[in-house]
This record gives sequence, structure tokens and C-alpha cells, in this order.
Amino acid sequence: MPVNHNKDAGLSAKAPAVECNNLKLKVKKKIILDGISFQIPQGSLTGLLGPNGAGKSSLLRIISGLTAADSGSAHIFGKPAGVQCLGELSMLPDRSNLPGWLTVREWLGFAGGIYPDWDEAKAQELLRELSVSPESQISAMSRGEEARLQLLTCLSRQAPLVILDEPFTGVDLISRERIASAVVGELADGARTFLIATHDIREMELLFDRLILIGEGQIQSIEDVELLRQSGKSVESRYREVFA
Ligand SMILES: Nc1ncnc2c1ncn2[C@@H]1O[C@H](COP(=O)(O)OP(=O)(O)OP(=O)(O)O)[C@@H](O)[C@H]1O
Repeated sequence: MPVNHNKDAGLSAKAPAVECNNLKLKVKKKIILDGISFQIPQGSLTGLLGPNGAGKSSLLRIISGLTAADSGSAHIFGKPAGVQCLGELSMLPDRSNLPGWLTVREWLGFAGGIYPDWDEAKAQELLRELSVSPESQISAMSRGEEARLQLLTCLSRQAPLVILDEPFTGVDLISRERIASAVVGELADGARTFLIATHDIREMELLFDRLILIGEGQIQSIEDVELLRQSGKSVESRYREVFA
């Protein structure tokens, strides 16, 4: 039977998984985010797409509670983003933050200790699925191997919101397919919500059900992918229309 992570965590069944209202962020007088507003319904897989420097990572850091916005608000399942939401979201950051001095096995033991929602059976399953060797030293892993370990760490938690910032950067074709299929496996019961920032539209084209297109710190368009397809467009063609 599907696990309802949201109910288990006492979260509102009706609140959007993510809701942002008029978020603004400036860094050293430069406007990074300029009035960002959107909602992400529970159970969806939303692609956050846009050119380099559009503000995707900055936005994800605010939603994750790692950066404070100058104004506006971000809510996760109805609760203000911040430390009080750390149990509700699992984030894969755009730069690796794994401890290089540990082996994979040691890291997984450590992660199991620090995350109350850690699912050891899931971690073991993903080790096999993503072909990650438990004996590898993290500092000696290639970019792609480390990306797979990061994803494994992220998906081995039972948090109802999963945020992936560039999960495919520097990752080879087969590893990309493995990562995409691990995400598909997690989507099956619809209990989790995914928000994924990526430039690799082709890997995810068939998985996204919603798109948020962001450029120069502003929302350029929000799309329902089913409606987009009905109008004869693909995610890629819509991206080109907005940003070319
Ligand atoms: N700490 C910082 N100091 C100065 N500028 C910053 C800082 N953080 C982000 N920026 C600037 O904010 C803008 C948005 O950066 P961000 O990393 O959010 O974009 P992005 O859409 O994730 O880009 P990419 O696709 O290249 O990863 C960029 O112009 C970046 O240089």
C-alpha cells in the first residue's frame, strides 16, 4: 500500500507542497529574484528551467531555508520555509557537500544517524540500482559517481518534498538514465513531490508534469505539460520559444 508521507508527518493534505509569493532577493545591489510567485501541488514533478544565472539555485536555496529572501514568502506544505521545515524536504544541492574522507558505507551509516526519516532498506536498494560501490572513498569518486551517491542520499530519506538542483551535471548518459529511472521509481505512488532544476531537458521531458520557466530573476511562464503536449508542443520547443 502506498505510504502517505504527508499524513505521517502531520502535514496539511490540501496545502500546496511549495508556495512562493512575491519573493525578492538582491545580492550586492544586483537583483537576483524579482517578484517570484507560484504554487506546486502535492504529488507533482515540476521542472524549474531557465538559462545560466536565471536565479534557479537562489530560488531553491530560499525554498530550502538556506537563504533568506529580502521580501516575500515561501511556504512548504503550509509552513514558512526555514529550519522548521527541514524534516519535510530532502535537497540535492548544486555543489556536492559530501564528506570526502569517508567511504560510501561510512557515509550511509552517518546519514542514517543524522536523518530521523532515513530508510536503510531504500538506501541498499538504490546502491544496487544506481551502481554505487559501498567501499569507494568519496574523495576518489568521479563526478558522476558522486552525483549518484548524492541522489541516493536524497532519495533514501522519506521527506515528502524532494528538491534536486542540477542532478545531471557532469554525469554520463547511462548514469543519467539511472538517475532518471530512480526518480521514476519514487514517483510511482504519488506520495512525493519533486522540484527539479536542470538544463538536461531531454532526460526529464517525459517525466515533468509542470514547468516553471525562469529568466533574469522573473517567472517567464508556468506550464501544464499535458496541455502543452495537447497543443502540439514539447518541453524543449516551449523552452526555445521562451528563451531563444
Ligand atoms: N553570493 C552571490 N554573490 C554574488 N552574486 C551571486 C551570488 N549568488 C548568486 N549570484 C548571482 O545570482 C545570479 C543567479 O544565480 P543562480 O546560481 O541562482 O542561477 P542559476 O539559474 O542557478 O544558474 P545556473 O543554471 O548557471 O546554475 C547569477 O548572476 C549569480 O552570479
